[in-house]
Amino acid sequence: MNLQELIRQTFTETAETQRLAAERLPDTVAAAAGCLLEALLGGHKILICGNGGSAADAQHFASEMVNRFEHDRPGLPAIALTTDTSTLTSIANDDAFEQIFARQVRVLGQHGDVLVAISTSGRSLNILRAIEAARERDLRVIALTGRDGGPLAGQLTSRDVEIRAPSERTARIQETHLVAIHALCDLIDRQLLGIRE
Ligand SMILES: O=C(CO)[C@@H](O)[C@H](O)[C@H](O)[C@H](O)COP(=O)(O)O
Ligand SMILES: [Zn+2]
Repeated sequence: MNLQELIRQTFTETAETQRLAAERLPDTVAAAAGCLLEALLGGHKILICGNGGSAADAQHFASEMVNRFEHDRPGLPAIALTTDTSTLTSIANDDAFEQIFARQVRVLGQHGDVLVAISTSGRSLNILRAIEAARERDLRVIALTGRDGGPLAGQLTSRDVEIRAPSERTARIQETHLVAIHALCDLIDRQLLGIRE
């Protein structure tokens, strides 16, 4: 396959994944927005975690909450658990890498908060441990997953929401997660600012 054809295929595959997501995900994304709004309006906060590209997504989402998405509005409390290298390295060094998010959830998480857990495979141990910690602290979980949801999907209860990207490929799943995050930001802005159109 020539270079141009390979690139065309990447764009086409992305478009097809997004088309499937548009068909399958509106209900769960709306449920996740409702869960986030309920927490935020109740004075609670959002904790977000993920590895690699999903760590970048966690930070991207937190910045759009704390600062802004498309409209000026009061900042919303959200913390990406991926950013404090002193905390992350000391937990990994003194305890275990799989505890890097769980410990932060146990310390920072309070009843009523929401954990947004992002994993394309649903298999990353530090994400699975973070969800266990969320359970202990009585946080609801919004999981952004892909493939078959992995063991992560089995950890969720009826109070949680899973947004599962309809793809087997990490890159396509991550792209879908970013669209879902932007849809959540849009829904939150509209609800808080009373935007109807
Ligand atoms: O961004 C990418 C691939 O697109 C990678 O950095 C990827 O995020 C990393 O391999 C992660 O460790 C994968 O973790 P997960 O999504 O399976 O939980
Ligand atoms: Zn964005």
